Amino acid sequence: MIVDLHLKGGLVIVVGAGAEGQKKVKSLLTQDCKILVVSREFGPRMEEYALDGRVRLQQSSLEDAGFLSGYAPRVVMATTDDRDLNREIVSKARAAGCLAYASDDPESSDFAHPSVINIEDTVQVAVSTGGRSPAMARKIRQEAERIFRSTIKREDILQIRLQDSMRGEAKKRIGSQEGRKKYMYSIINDDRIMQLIRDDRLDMARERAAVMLDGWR
Ligand SMILES: C[C@@]1(CC(=O)O)C2=NC(=C\c3[nH]c(c(CCC(=O)O)c3CC(=O)O)Cc3[nH]c(c(CC(=O)O)c3CCC(=O)O)/C=C3\N/C(=C\2)[C@@H](CCC(=O)O)[C@]3(C)CC(=O)O)/[C@H]1CCC(=O)O
Ligand SMILES: NC(=O)c1ccc[n+]([C@@H]2O[C@H](COP(=O)([O-])OP(=O)(O)OC[C@H]3O[C@@H](n4cnc5c(N)ncnc54)[C@H](O)[C@@H]3O)[C@@H](O)[C@H]2O)c1
Repeated sequence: MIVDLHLKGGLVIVVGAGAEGQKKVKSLLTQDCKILVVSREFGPRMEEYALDGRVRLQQSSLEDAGFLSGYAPRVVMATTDDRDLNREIVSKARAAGCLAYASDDPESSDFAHPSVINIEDTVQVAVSTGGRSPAMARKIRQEAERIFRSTIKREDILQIRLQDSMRGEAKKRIGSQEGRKKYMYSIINDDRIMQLIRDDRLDMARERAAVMLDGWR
């Protein structure tokens, strides 16, 4: 089952900073979380992320998973090339009540990573083969990427932002779910709003949506 994790500013620990660790950190950078990377060595990309304040690095050569006791993470990802160490990290993390993952062990992991198409950090499309063939997930993602990037237009991204900014207010002011649904679709189907979005006038589109909400009955 593919779900979208809400990390809510929580801590994610990535152990190992090789090719796999870097891949995991790169996808975490788009998420709302703090990132700590623990590893024997770090490459220049990771040092750069740390200089930018986007991740925290802890350099250590681990003997076991004991270091986890000092933290309260939501998610732990073990990406070292030491299978036993990865397993130990997974079992300790799980015993502490967080989600655990090992790059080399789908069986013992609580989740896997689908291949993701990310459009402006606003729409994400995931392709998963459930561990049957990561290489085919990548190939299908690359083929689908061309199609999705031409189907999902800039107007769609702006409409999503507009919907996002009006939903909270609509929830407060329109009593029924059916009414809120009608209102959200009326914004999508409004010709004037559509034109304002095409003209890149999101501010004016928002104003019109607010007027529509004021007069909603
Ligand atoms: C989609 C993607 C996302 C990402 O990594 O973020 C991803 N693997 C990708 C690429 C890739 N990975 C591997 C190859 C070489 C070909 C091959 O081995 O078949 C290639 C292809 C390449 O690199 O070109 C090797 C590999 N993969 C896993 C193991 C461990 C094992 O199977 O035991 C081994 C070592 C096996 C060994 O030791 O030989 C396991 C997993 N990899 C997954 C995801 C999860 C299942 C996803 C699914 O099936 O849909 C799962 C279960 C868990 C996880 O890691 O999340 C990313 C493409 C991103 C993109 O570009 O779009
Ligand atoms: N899930 C996937 O898609 C996928 C793809 C390729 C490989 N893998 C598996 O993931 C694992 C990692 O692969 P990689 O290419 O990133 O390896 P790598 O050798 O590039 O990186 C390993 C990292 O772990 C660190 N490390 C190792 N032992 C340590 C210890 N005791 N304490 C602290 N840090 C330690 C190293 O410093 C290095 O940064 C391998 O087991 C590989 O089989 C998974």
